[in-house]
Amino acid sequence: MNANVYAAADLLDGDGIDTQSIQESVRRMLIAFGEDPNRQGLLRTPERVAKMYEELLAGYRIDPVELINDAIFDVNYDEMVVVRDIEFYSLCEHHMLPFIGRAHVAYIPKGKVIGLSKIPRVVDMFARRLQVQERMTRQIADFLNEVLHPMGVAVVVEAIHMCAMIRGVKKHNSRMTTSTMLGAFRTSMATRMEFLDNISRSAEPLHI
Ligand SMILES: Nc1nc2c(ncn2[C@@H]2O[C@H](COP(=O)(O)OP(=O)(O)OP(=O)(O)O)[C@@H](O)[C@H]2O)c(=O)[nH]1
Ligand SMILES: [Zn+2]
Repeated sequence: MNANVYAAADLLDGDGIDTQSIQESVRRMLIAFGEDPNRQGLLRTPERVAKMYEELLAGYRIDPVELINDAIFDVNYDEMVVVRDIEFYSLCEHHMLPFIGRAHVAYIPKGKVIGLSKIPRVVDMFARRLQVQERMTRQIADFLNEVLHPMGVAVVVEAIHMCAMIRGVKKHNSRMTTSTMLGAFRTSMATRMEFLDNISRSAEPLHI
């Protein structure tokens, strides 16, 4: 793993999550719920949950060099590139419940562009961790900034949080929007407005 090549990838050490400990913990949780962990439907639940977290938290240990796979091209293009409506699924670090939504990403190249499919892959790398939406937004922007050294990067994330929908305040329609603006998107109001105008024409309202 080239963990240190891109500091903004903020990877965790080690080969992966400890699935054995997760299985033991889930079994203990089932007992704590008052359930019988040996009944048929629950027998393999600890194993399923451990596998699920392995998938949902895979973003901590993705090799960013492999992710980009050399798909950075020297291109003489200095207008805004916008990739919008990138769906993502993450877990809030406070409750470990999903927050889901979409990210809109833009950058203005300075001699280098990145393969289109790599931007959703970068979003997934940061979504598949225990997160807060603000940090995830910032990490996507910082990472692209570090990889591309562009004129600017902008990221807007809109999401609905299960922890605010199915428990606690139980607000089903409220959604959260976060943004990070770097370089030209921060310094130039016109650039920022061009991006915000572009994403305001997004296809569908966010819903489940
Ligand atoms: N800023 C931010 N807050 C989040 C995010 N995900 C969850 N939260 C909030 O984290 C907070 C944790 O607050 P606590 O009071 O410690 O936890 P709680 O008792 O479960 O809070 P309630 O949800 O209000 O019942 C809650 O207000 C959540 O809505 C996120 O991505 N960003
Ligand atoms: Zn939460």
